[in-house]
Amino acid sequence: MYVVMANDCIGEEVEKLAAALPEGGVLLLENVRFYKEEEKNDPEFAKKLASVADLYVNDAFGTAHRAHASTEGVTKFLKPAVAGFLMQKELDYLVGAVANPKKPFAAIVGGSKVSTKIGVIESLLAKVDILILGGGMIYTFYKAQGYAVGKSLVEEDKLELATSLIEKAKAKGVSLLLPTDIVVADKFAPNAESKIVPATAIPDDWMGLDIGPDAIKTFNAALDTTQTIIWNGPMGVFEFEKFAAGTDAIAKKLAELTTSKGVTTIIGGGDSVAAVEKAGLADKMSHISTGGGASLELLEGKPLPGVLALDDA
Ligand SMILES: Nc1ncnc2c1ncn2[C@@H]1O[C@H](COP(=O)(O)OP(=O)(O)OP(=O)(O)O)[C@@H](O)[C@H]1O
Ligand SMILES: O=C(O)[C@H](O)COP(=O)(O)O
Repeated sequence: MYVVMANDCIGEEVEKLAAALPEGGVLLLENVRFYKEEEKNDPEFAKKLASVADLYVNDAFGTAHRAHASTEGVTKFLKPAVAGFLMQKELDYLVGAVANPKKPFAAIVGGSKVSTKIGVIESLLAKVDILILGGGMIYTFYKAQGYAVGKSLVEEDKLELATSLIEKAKAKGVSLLLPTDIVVADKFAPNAESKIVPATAIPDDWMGLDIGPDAIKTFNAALDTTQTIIWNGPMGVFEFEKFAAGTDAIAKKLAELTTSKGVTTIIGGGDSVAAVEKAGLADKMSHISTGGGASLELLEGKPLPGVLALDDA
């Protein structure tokens, strides 16, 4: 196959290479973000990008939450503007599974802070039967319930929100599961001292960096009852081997449920995907999203500008 790369994404050289392209050839353009006009969604820049093409296929799901010149602006100058195969698969899973999931439907939400996941938790609360929480955000939930959390990560301004999410789950009949035990560390370091403690007894001067073995057992039992699972955000500081057990256990469980019971498993978010890949289990899941911010925004029910700009198929 004839593939050629240009040193720019607009301009004379690009125009020449495009004009000389043989049937079936590929012209790869330089990164559009070298131009500030890209992120500004400058119409003149979008027009220049469009000038060498006859139609537009967007397969960059990971940037579909951005209204940039190459994702949104360019669609005003090229018709048809359509979704590529990857974009279609992402939308089928992330929109399809959430809108019409096989039940019971569980969501596992982790990651560092509750503040970055409020939208996704609220939106999923309206749809799931089971909501499992892990990662750094759980300490805000514990503190809101009056537990001592030592030096764990807490967002003091989100305590009321945590209480209201617990109440919302109750009102909607969603089974909200918080870890019952925690792996605590004496410092935030890969070689920190660690021990397992009940979630209600985190000692002063220690911080929670992973979920404990009882929590893993409870979460696994809950997941065994499901048909669809969405996972966003690691259960602990998985970058440190010592605190990766919770995240690895969830990855293994999802892989097992997909292969042996045909459960639909969808992993979204950069870090959870990285954890699944690190565990070598990526090909066992039903769908691994290539979008971090884009998958979160979709799960929150927000329209993505890069998708809205495309023509109906
Ligand atoms: N108990 C904890 N204390 C502090 N940090 C934690 C804890 N548990 C998890 N983390 C950190 O949370 C980070 C991931 O959170 P984030 O919300 O970014 O996840 P994500 O949604 O999968 O990723 P992305 O935002 O890249 O799409 C990891 O770097 C992890 O180390
Ligand atoms: O647009 C971007 O910068 C990348 O696609 C990543 O976006 P995200 O960090 O919001 O996933």
